[in-house]
Amino acid sequence: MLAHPAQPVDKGVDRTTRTREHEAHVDSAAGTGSTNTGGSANRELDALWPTILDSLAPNQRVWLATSKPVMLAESTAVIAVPNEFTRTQLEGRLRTRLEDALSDSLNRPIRIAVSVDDSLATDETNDPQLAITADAPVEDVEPATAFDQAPNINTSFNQQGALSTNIQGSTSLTTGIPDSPLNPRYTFETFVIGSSNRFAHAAAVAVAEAPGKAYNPLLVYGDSGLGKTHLLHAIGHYVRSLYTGAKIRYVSSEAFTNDVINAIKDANTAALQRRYRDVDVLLIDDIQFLEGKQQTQEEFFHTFNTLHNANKQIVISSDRPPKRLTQLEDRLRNRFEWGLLTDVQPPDLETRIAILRKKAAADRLHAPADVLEFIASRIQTNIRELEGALIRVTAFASINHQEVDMTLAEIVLKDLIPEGGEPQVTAGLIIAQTASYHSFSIEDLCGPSRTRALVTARQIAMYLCRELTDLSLPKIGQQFGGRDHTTVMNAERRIRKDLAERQTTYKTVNELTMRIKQQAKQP
Ligand SMILES: Nc1ncnc2c1ncn2[C@@H]1O[C@H](COP(=O)(O)OP(=O)(O)OP(=O)(O)O)[C@@H](O)[C@H]1O
Repeated sequence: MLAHPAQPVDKGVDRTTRTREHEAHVDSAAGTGSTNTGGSANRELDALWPTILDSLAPNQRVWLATSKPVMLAESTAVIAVPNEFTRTQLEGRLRTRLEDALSDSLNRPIRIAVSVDDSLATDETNDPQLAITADAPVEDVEPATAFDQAPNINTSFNQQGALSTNIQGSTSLTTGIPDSPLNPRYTFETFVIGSSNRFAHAAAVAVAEAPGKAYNPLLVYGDSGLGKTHLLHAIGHYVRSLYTGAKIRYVSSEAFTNDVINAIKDANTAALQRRYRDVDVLLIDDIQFLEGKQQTQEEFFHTFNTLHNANKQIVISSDRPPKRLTQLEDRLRNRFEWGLLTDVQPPDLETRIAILRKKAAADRLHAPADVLEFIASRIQTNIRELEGALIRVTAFASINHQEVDMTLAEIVLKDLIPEGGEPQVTAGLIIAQTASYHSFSIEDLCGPSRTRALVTARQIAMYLCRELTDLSLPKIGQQFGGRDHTTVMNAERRIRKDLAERQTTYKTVNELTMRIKQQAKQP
C-alpha cells in the first residue's frame, strides 16, 4: 500500500508548501535546460542541428538562424531562441515541420520545447518580420492556425489555481513538462465538429479556456476511435497556447499504472506524487484500465483529491460512462460524476466525409470527392479505420502511379472490408501471421533483435495492430515484449509513410491484412 500524506485540514498551509515545491521544480528544469549541454544525447542533437536546418525552407530557417539546440531529454528537444516572438513562431507555425524533421532524423517521435535566452539576441533578431519578407515566398510557411494567432496571455497558474502574471523569467521552459508529449496533430483545429461530438468539443474548449473553473473533472466517454484522445491532447495544446508555463500532463492509464508499480518497486512514491500532483492540468486517458487495480486506484484517488482541492483541472476519458465501470471503487466513480460527463458518438456520414476531407488536405492526399464519400459510406463506426482506409487507397494509387478514382477505391476497400462484416482481430493473430509471413518465430518478432528485416516486420505488425485492433499504444507495446508506446507510435508513422513510397511495404501490408482477416473469420 502506498503511503499518502493526510489530506490537509488547513488548505492554506498545504498550498504554501506546494508553491515552494513548484518553484523548486521549475528552477531545476530551467537550470538543466540552460546548463546541461553535455551527454551523448545532447551531442547527438548538436551534430544533427545543421542537417535539420538544411531540411527547412529558407524562410523557415530564418527563424532558427540564432537559435541553439540546448538538450535532448528522452523524446523532447529543447531549443533556445533569442526572443518571445521567435518562440511563438517556433511553437506555432514551425512546430510540426521541426518535430517531423527531428523525428525522422532520430527515428523516434520527438517534440520540441522552446526556451528564450536573451543572450542569443542580435540586432536582426529584434525584427524577425523583416528577415522573413527578405527571403523565400511566404507560402512555404505553413498557414497559421487559430492557435498560432491566439493571444499569448503570458500568464501562468499559481498554486491557488488562479491566473497570475508569469514571473518565471525569460529562460524558463514554457511548454510544460518535457516528458509529457502531446501529439501535434491532435488539436482543436484538426478536430471536425458534428452532431456526434459537438457537446464534448464545446466542453473541452470551455475547460481549456478556464482550467479548474468550468467543469472539474471533465469526463469524455465513448467507443474506440471516436476522438477521445484527440480531444484530450487538444485541451493540452490549447491550454499551453493560452497560459504560458502551465504544467500539463497527459498520461494513459496504463502508463500511470506502470508508474505506480515502479514507484512501489523502487520505494519512491514522492517522485510519483510530484509527477502527477504538481501539475495544472492532468489529462488521463482510458481510465477503464484502472479497473480491478486496487493500488493504482488508491494512488489515483489521492492524486484526484489533491488536484481537485487545488482547483487544478482533471480531464478523463473512458470507453464507458462511470456507472458502467463496475470494477472501479465507488469513491472514484462518484468523483468522476462531480463535474461534467459527455459522450462521443459515431459520426454521421457528413461528419465522416468532413473528417476525410480535412485529413486529405492536412496530409496532402489527393482523392476526389466521390471517393471520399465512398470511403465514408463504407466505414461507419471507427474514425481510426476511416483514416486508415484513406491512407490505403491513396498509397495504392501512389505506388501504382495511378490516379485515385472509384474503381481503384473499390478494389482497395474490397480487400479491406471483407464480405460478411468485420471479423474480430487480435494482436496475437497479427503477430503470428506476420512472423510466419516473414519466416520468423514469434519469439524473434517480439524479441530484442534489431536486425533490419526483423525491425521492419515488427513495425508492420505494430502498424497492423494499430489499424485492425482497438488496442491502445501501451497495450500494443506490451504485446511486443514490453516495448514503450513511443516505439509503437514510431512504427505506425514509419509504415504509414512507407506505404505510399514502397511497393514491397504496400504489398506486404495488404497481403497480411487479407490473411489476418481470413484467419479471424475461421470458426
Ligand atoms: N472529430 C474528429 N475530427 C478529426 N479527426 C478525428 C475526430 N475524431 C477522431 N479523429 C481521429 O481519429 C483517430 C482516432 O481518434 P482517437 O485516438 O482520439 O480515438 P479514441 O476515442 O481515443 O480511441 P481509443 O479509445 O481507441 O483510444 C485519430 O487519428 C483522431 O485524430
